[in-house]
Amino acid sequence: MATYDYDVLFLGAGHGAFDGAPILANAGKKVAFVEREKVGGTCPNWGCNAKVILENAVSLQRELRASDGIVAGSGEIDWTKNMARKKEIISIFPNAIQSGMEGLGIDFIFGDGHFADAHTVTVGDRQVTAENIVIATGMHSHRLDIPGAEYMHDSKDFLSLDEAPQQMVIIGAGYIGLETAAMMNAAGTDVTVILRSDRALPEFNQEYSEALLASLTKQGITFVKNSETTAVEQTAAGFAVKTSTGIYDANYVLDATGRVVNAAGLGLEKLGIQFDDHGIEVNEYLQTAVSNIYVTGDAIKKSQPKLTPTATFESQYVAKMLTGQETAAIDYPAIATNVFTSPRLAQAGVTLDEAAAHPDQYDIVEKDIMDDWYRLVDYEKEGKLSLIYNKQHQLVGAIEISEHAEDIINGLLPAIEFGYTPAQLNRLVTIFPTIGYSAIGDLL
Ligand SMILES: Cc1cc2nc3c(=O)[nH]c(=O)nc-3n(C[C@H](O)[C@H](O)[C@H](O)COP(=O)(O)OP(=O)(O)OC[C@H]3O[C@@H](n4cnc5c(N)ncnc54)[C@H](O)[C@@H]3O)c2cc1C
Ligand SMILES: NC(=O)c1ccc[n+]([C@@H]2O[C@H](COP(=O)([O-])OP(=O)(O)OC[C@H]3O[C@@H](n4cnc5c(N)ncnc54)[C@H](O)[C@@H]3O)[C@@H](O)[C@H]2O)c1
Repeated sequence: MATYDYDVLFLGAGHGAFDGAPILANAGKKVAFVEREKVGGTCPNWGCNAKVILENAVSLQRELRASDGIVAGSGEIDWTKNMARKKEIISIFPNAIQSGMEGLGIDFIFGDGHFADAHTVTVGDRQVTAENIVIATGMHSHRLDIPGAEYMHDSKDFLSLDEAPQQMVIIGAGYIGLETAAMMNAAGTDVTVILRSDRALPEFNQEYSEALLASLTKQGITFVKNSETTAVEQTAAGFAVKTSTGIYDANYVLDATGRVVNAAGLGLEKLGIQFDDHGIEVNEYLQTAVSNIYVTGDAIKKSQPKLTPTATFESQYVAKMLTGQETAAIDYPAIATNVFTSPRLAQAGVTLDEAAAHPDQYDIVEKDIMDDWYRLVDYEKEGKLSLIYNKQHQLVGAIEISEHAEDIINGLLPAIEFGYTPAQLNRLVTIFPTIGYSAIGDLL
């Protein structure tokens, strides 16, 4: 029987890898990560954690300003201090993750990895062999191929930006485009967002995404729809972003046109593993066409949202498969997702569009959340919630726009995932008065 250096080798050390690795190590497997950049990957270093620290100042500002002078002050954000705080908080992650893993006996090999064969990864001048290899290489920012592309920044650059620019143009109105627009508008930057089509956030129901754009517009952000960006030119004052609908000036231009999977250059072609910019193809066991090579996290070609908790779920699933604790095909639960703007837009389970398309299977209940007394306590001024029930009157999906949408959707998630009946919901005696009470109360 062949002997290998490791039982399981992860390519990448993000959530798609390090959340499952302890299960393997605790089961006695010899495990290693190959990482070419920072331990922890995108989420702690250049994604969720980094972003949400910066965004916290926006939430504070919103509450202060919504209080109509009860809490005095202008709520001005010092972006430079905000960024310094972010850097300080996230700086601990790579070492903390690495030492936690090493404490379990897991090795780190630093460098760019690619396949030599189905059991061998080349890292620099080293060949590392493993019985099973998990590709957890994540994604990188898509960059527009237009003249002046070198003047644009991506989300990784932005999340280290020390000074708030006076004028910012953002190309793309997905999660990153809108979250950045909301943050910089709150920090005093004049923000213009260029949309290629007439809609933002296609994963969400359009009435809700339009409500978000309307709210952000009221706050001062300019949205330019149906506009193709053609070039960026340097000017005396900064940059001119040329589009099919006009020229927009900026001191900082963010390319937020999506993300591309890190698959090219891994040597997958010679192994017969299919991939494109959206991901690497896997079966329902997250196995590629080569049975000992798996994929987890953002690198998978999938319909589920590419989020950290999804990567964690997949990483732990593969680890359980490789230790014999799991043998069934992956069964994804309801996945909650939230756009961290002010207001938030969040959803989980069956979508509103899916429910509307299948009235024989679902009922939609619209809620005016401003009917809820606690929302007034919290200085909420606008918001909307749609609940989706199956014909057995079990909750199967929800979408909300409000300042607390992420907490409401998180609160509803157990009911959505486990299909609680009204009788079961009636047994939930939550803490009053809280937003959690409002979440469950909304169902009854
Ligand atoms: C700006 C931003 C904000 C986000 N906000 C949120 C949020 O609020 N909530 C949320 O749930 N999700 C958020 N996400 C998404 C989340 O970050 C990803 O879903 C998550 O990081 C995926 O984990 P992963 O392990 O699959 O990939 P990654 O975290 O990207 O890790 C992949 C790792 O592989 C390494 N690697 C790649 N190729 C190689 C190679 N050939 N050899 C060696 N190493 C390699 C990379 O260096 C990287 O460290 C955000 C993403 C971005 C960009
Ligand atoms: N809050 C969160 O959970 C969160 C935050 C950030 C990122 N993420 C994850 O990262 C992924 C990537 O985020 P993203 O914002 O980069 O991608 P995205 O797919 O959400 O948005 C990209 C946007 O760019 C637009 N676009 C593409 N080409 C364009 C062009 N030529 N001109 C103008 N617009 C163009 C697309 O239409 C789309 O609206 C998300 O899908 C999500 O999985 C999650």
